[in-house]
Amino acid sequence: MSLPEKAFPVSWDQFHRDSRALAWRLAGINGKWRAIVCITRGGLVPAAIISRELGVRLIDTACVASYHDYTDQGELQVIKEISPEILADGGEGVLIVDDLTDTGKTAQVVRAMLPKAHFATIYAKPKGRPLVDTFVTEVSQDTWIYFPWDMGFTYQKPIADDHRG
Ligand SMILES: O=P(O)(O)OC[C@H]1O[C@H](OP(=O)(O)OP(=O)(O)O)[C@H](O)[C@@H]1O
Ligand code: HPA
Ligand SMILES: [Mg+2]
Repeated sequence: MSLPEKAFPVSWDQFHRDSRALAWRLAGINGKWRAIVCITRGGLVPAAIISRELGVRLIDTACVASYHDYTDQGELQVIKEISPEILADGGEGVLIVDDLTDTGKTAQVVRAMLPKAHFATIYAKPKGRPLVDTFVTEVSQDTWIYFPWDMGFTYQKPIADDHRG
């Protein structure tokens, strides 16, 4: 896969606000989530914010990896399974949290583990959207979302530099 055309950079501040916006929506759906399952590693950050907002203290991880080389998605590997206590009744009352859904492959695999759980992400692209129950912002499929934990400060060329004859 080549680099997507459009860039959507997200600051820590924006990510915190968007995670809180997701927490508001989730609080309206269920006042008492039984547990949160976060999909590592990207789900760790929103799960920390959402668990704080919703007062959920039972938190587990589903450890999967798919993008091995920046934007190239390889075979999806499950590195660590969800604990039996959470899997017990198909995940009734359980909230699954990830930072985004892109092709929906990760969501499909984790949903199959917890068919009754509620799947929430901060961002969603059109292909993954049908697999997510609640999200905050949709971006187009040809957009790459740049998360603050992957970024550093770099020099930016003035816009006019690319528009001179
Ligand atoms: O909808 P999909 O096409 O499956 O892509 C979405 C997944 O890809 C990224 O995780 P990644 O596997 O890169 O691992 P990371 O969270 O450890 O960065 C992201 O955090 C989602 O979990
Ligand atoms: O747009 C994205 N940004 C960061 N990580 C990702 N993993 C899949 N899609 C993306
Ligand atoms: Mg991930």
